Amino acid sequence: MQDGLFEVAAQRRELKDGAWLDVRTGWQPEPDELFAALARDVPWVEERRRMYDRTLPVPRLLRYYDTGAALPHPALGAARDRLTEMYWDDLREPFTSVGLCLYRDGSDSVAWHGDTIGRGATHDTVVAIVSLGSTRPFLMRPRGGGASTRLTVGHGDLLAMGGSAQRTWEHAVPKVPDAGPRISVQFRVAGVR
Ligand SMILES: O=C(O)CCC(=O)C(=O)O
Ligand SMILES: [Fe+2]
Repeated sequence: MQDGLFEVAAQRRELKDGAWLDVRTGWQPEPDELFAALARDVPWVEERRRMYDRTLPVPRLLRYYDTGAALPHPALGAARDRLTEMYWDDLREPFTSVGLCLYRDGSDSVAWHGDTIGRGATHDTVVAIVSLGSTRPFLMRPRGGGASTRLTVGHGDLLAMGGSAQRTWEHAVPKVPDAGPRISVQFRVAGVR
């Protein structure tokens, strides 16, 4: 597989307001083994979030590996380093943290949001996501209004959101009537979450 600069530029899709999107199907080597190992070995956490006067479970399981943390599978370190090389001209800094989400079935989801904790709120960045397991829709919409973009992310696919995407656009993984488990692996630079 080739991650040359020309290829990186050729695949990129410009979105409005300085955001871009880069999708590569089948990017992750040996996704079956990685999915099975992460599903089995990661100490998944069900977080709760306060909503008005109640606390409700967040509808997906999570685990976050901040900069410097030991990762649960060697393929994650390899993917992180490969992504750092691919997006070096955009970032000029390495991907450091790894966020994991497990969507147990179609009723797990994430609502519209941008990754705006930290520098993503004010600076261009790249958030690169490797999708494993069941295929799910991945939606993006401009914060200022306008047409949304519907993508489908499947087993082993890479989806990178770059430029201003975290502050000028939002993304979501909606509920679907029927889906098997999906794991999302998000790579971010230090200070972005
Ligand atoms: O499931 C995904 O790939 C998206 C996850 C996401 O947007 C997040 O955790 O910030
Ligand atoms: Fe996100």
